[in-house]
Amino acid sequence: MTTPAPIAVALDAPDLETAARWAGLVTPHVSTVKVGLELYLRYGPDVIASVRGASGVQVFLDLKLHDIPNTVGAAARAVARLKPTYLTVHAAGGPAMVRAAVEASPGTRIAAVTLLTSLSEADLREVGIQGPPVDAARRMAAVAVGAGAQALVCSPREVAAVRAEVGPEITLITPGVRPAGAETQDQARVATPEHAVAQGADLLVIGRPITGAPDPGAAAAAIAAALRRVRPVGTP
Ligand SMILES: O=C(O)c1cc(=O)[nH]c(=O)n1[C@@H]1O[C@H](COP(=O)(O)O)[C@@H](O)[C@H]1O
Repeated sequence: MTTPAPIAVALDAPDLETAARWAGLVTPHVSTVKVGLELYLRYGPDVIASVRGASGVQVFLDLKLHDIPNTVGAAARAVARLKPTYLTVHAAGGPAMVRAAVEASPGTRIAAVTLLTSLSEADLREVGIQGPPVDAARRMAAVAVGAGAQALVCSPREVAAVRAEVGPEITLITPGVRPAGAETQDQARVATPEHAVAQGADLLVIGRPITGAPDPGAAAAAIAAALRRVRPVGTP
């Protein structure tokens, strides 16, 4: 039995049956499944146990909390009992907000989103983030880790710079991952799975390239096999 690949499959599904079917197909090949806003807002907290199922796969709860510290602390406390491995917040909420989430959920790794991978350089300028995205990603990373975040979400194009900023102990999670030749859809700052790992990502978030495939299990297995052939930067 090979070690599950460091992939979190995004279960962005319209219903629980589809999400559970996808989870069953991909679980032998990947370490994690991710529950996002669509499933959580439709089904609520019970969806976590449904997708965790018998496999015991790690569950990543992606709610991207972004509010005043008091509200985010209370929200993180509300979901702490579900024991997700990861819970996302937006680094842009500031250090006090990130710290409120960290303190409210000691058993969960708070993953701070630096800059959404769907934002192009032009989009970032339009919303007031001047300069190269990598500089803003590094700033967001430093703020979030300074406030206690144990993980960061960033583009695979910025992951090496973020690693240089925060060091080896922080889990770096990269969505915006597309196998060579795959459609980018609404993603903007993307890279291949191999590049993301070679650049130092610890966990790849992949949704439609796997869940949109005719056979999601085979798609997950193929990417997992490709990753076993990659050496991250700096490894002998
Ligand atoms: O926090 C996330 O997981 C996230 C952050 C980010 O910057 N970009 C991003 O795409 N995501 C999530 O990663 C997944 C990407 O899905 P695909 O584009 O289908 O691979 C979605 O569930 C997004 O919500």
